[in-house]
Amino acid sequence: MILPIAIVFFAAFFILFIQPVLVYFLDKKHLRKFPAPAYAGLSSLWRISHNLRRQHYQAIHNAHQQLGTHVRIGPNHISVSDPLAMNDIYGHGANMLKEGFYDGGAGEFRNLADARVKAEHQRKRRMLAHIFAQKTIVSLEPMVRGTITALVEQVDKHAADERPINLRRYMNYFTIDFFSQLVYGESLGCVRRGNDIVTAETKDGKVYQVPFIKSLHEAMIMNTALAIEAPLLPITKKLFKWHPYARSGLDYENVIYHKTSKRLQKPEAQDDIFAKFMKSMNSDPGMPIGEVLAECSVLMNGGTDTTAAALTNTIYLLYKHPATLRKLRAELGDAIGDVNLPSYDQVSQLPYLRACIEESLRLRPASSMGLPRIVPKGGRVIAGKFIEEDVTVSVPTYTLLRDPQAFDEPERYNPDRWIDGDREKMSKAHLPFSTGPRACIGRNIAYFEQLLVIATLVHSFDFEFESPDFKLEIAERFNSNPGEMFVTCHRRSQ
Ligand code: HEM
Repeated sequence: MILPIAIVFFAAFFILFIQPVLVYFLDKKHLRKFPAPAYAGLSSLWRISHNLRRQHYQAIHNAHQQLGTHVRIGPNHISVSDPLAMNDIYGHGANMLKEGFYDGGAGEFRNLADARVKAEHQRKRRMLAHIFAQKTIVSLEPMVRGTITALVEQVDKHAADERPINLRRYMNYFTIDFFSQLVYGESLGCVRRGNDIVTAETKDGKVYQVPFIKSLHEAMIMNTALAIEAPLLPITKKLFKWHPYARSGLDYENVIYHKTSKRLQKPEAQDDIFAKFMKSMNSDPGMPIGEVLAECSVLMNGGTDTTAAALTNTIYLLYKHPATLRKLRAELGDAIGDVNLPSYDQVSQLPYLRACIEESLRLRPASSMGLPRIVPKGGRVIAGKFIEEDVTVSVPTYTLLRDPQAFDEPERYNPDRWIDGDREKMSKAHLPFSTGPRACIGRNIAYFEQLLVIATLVHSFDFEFESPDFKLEIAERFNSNPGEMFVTCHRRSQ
């Protein structure tokens, strides 16, 4: 008994302490020439510890501010904070594949976001691309308006009862309801109930209730923290199976399983994304049910968490800046008059509304983390510096969106920069949805939701924070999630 324990201890000691030192000093990939904060060049624990504190983006940002554009943030990872690197790493011709990091949340079947093999990704992207094309999205207007109506009713109720409303939660309830309708043809009803408690179901038929947001967030912490040290995932995933956050991951998957099983019992034609999956399941070769579950899972995750953050951030910044709010209200007043629920046609071309949304995506990006890719054979020059093959590289989104060469006074909230600034210069760095073949597929839908929800709330309601010095937290898991945001609300007299 003592011998196996000793072997496990020695193996762990070697992996954690001896091997990183050997790799560091042998420096086969010539990475020691890149500056690194603290012990980041020796061990992934530097990034993991910042990730567990939910402030990974800030640590990377500070490192770039102190050390320059090319920074070693892990034993095999160079972060490059330069707009040129976006094309070098993520552009169509770059041919850099997603790194092992994306195995963190992957199950037996890959989804669109965690597929790492190019051909597999292209097949999936082709299947889903037309669903998220602008033309299709405009047809979703009745669905989104129904959910906005429910949201407005809730804000009115809170106003009538003089009860503060946690807008961060309601923005998330909104995106969950909208996306469950979009994917499964049926809302999860979170906005109307005022909570995110939904039904989950295990594969052996046990049905139970779970909080959607907590399950997803805890799963994201676990997956991201372990994925940072990707080569160890086959071991760490097993080691941490007992952890409550791993259980939360199962809860989230069981929510998807329940919705999927219910939807499969209604094979009659419905106008939802699932109908497209059913068609693929019935074709030859049929799409396996495991893959359907994986795609539903990523859509309910990517489609809800990021947009909820973007909506919350935009409202926060607007109500923190009364002059900007007044200017936006003037634009909305001219465009929609005394209409309570504007149409997409009325708001889609409003320049100041769009400017406020862009500025919020820039200053408080929902996705802040550098998205890791592998340098292909032969190595590559990235933003002017040669990096060897098989090194992981990324562009830190949070830092890129504050690039002082692209944005004047980058820390300042200034939507006007999108009206009278140098848009061409800014667009090279303003990439909150990434770029190239793996850029966000849901970008159009995210703008569509934001234009309608922000216009409606700003036009109809006054919100007041708990205190004038209220600051909205950012907690980065994989996405950067805003903290709770309680406000008192009143109908505006227009
Ligand atoms: C403000 C809202 C959003 C932001 C800031 C955002 C950001 C991003 C970013 C940065 C990526 C690249 C991820 C990577 O390379 O690992 C991405 C990919 C993706 N996003 Fe979004 N996203 C948003 C909304 C949405 C929505 C509404 C959906 C729903 C369909 C969605 C689904 C996806 C999917 C499936 C991918 C993977 C695409 C691929 O690899 O081909 N996102 N998103």
